[in-house]
Amino acid sequence: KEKKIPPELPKKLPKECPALICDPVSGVKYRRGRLLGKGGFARCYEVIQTDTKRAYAGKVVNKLRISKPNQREKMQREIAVHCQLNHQNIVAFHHHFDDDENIYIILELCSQKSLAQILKLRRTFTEPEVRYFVLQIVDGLQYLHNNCIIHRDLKLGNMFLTDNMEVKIGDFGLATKVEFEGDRKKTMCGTPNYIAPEVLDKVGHSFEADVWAVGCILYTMLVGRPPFETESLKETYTRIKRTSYSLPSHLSQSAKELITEILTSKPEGRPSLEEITSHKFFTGGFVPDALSPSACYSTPEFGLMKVL
Ligand SMILES: CC[C@@H]1C(=O)N(C)c2cnc(-c3ccc[nH]3)nc2N1C1CCCC1
Repeated sequence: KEKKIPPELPKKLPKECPALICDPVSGVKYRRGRLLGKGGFARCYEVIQTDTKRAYAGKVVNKLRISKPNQREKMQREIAVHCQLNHQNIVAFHHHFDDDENIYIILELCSQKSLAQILKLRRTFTEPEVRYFVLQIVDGLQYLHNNCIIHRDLKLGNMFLTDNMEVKIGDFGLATKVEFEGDRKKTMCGTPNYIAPEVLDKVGHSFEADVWAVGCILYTMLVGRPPFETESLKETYTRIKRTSYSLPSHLSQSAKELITEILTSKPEGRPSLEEITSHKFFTGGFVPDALSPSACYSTPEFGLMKVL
C-alpha cells in the first residue's frame, strides 16, 4: 500500500478571504470591510451583515493554517467556550461557520479597540479611570468564574472597548472549563501574558490565576508598565516566582495595599473578586459611571464632573 503523501501546502496561502462571506448552512452573508489586524492564526476584518447592515468584527482562519490536530482542537475549544457566553462585559459572540477554505467567527465590534492601545497613548490611567475599567473587568470575570470558566489570558490586549467606552473581555483561545470541585489544571498550551507563579510551577492552577492577572492589569494601568517586565523571559519568570516587583511611591496607599494583596505567590492567599471590589481602593475613591472617548487620548478632568 503506497504511503499517503500529504497534500502539497500551496506555496502561498491566499491572503484575503472572499469579499462576500457566505455561511453555506444559514445562507447569512457578510461583506468584508477593512482589515482590523491579525490575532493568532486569524486575519480580522470589520464585516457588515448584508441583510441587517450591522457591523461586526470577523475572525477568519484559513483551515490550512490550523492543519495540526491540537491547533484545530484549540480553535474548537475557543468557539465552544465563547459561543455560550452572554454578559455585558464579555465580547458578544454573534455567529460562527466555515466553508471549504476558512473558519469564520463573527464577534461584537469594539471600535475603541483595546485597553492596551489606549494605555500606549495615555502612558498611565488616573485612579478613577482604573476603578471604572477594573470594576467592569471584574464583573465580566465574576460571570466567567460563576460559569466555571477560567480565562487564563487576561491582559490589556484582550480588554476590548466599545464606542461608548464599555469594557468587553475577549479572546477565549486559552480559556478552559473547570469540570469538578477542586479540579486543578496542570497544563496549558500557549503562554499567557500575565502568567501566575502556580502556572509556571505546574503545580495546578484554577480561578486564582485569573485573579493574579487582574492584579497585573491593575498595576500596569496605574504604573504604565507590567509589574514583572524585564528584558529576558527567564528573568521575568524568576521575578514572578519570587513576586519581586517595585511599588512606585506615587501610588495611593489603598492602591499599593490592593496590589500587594493580589500579587501574592500562594493562590489561596489572594483575595476573591468580591473582596477586590469591596477593597478601600474602590470604595474609598470616586468611580465615574461613564467615561468620555476623549479619555483615549487625554487625561479627563474629573474635578469638574464631580462639581457638576
Ligand atoms: C476580532 C479579533 C479581536 C476581537 O476579539 N474583537 C472582539 C475585536 C473587536 N473589535 C475590534 C476592532 C474594532 C475596530 C478596531 N478593532 N477588534 C477586535 N479584535 C482585534 C482585531 C485585530 C486583533 C484583535
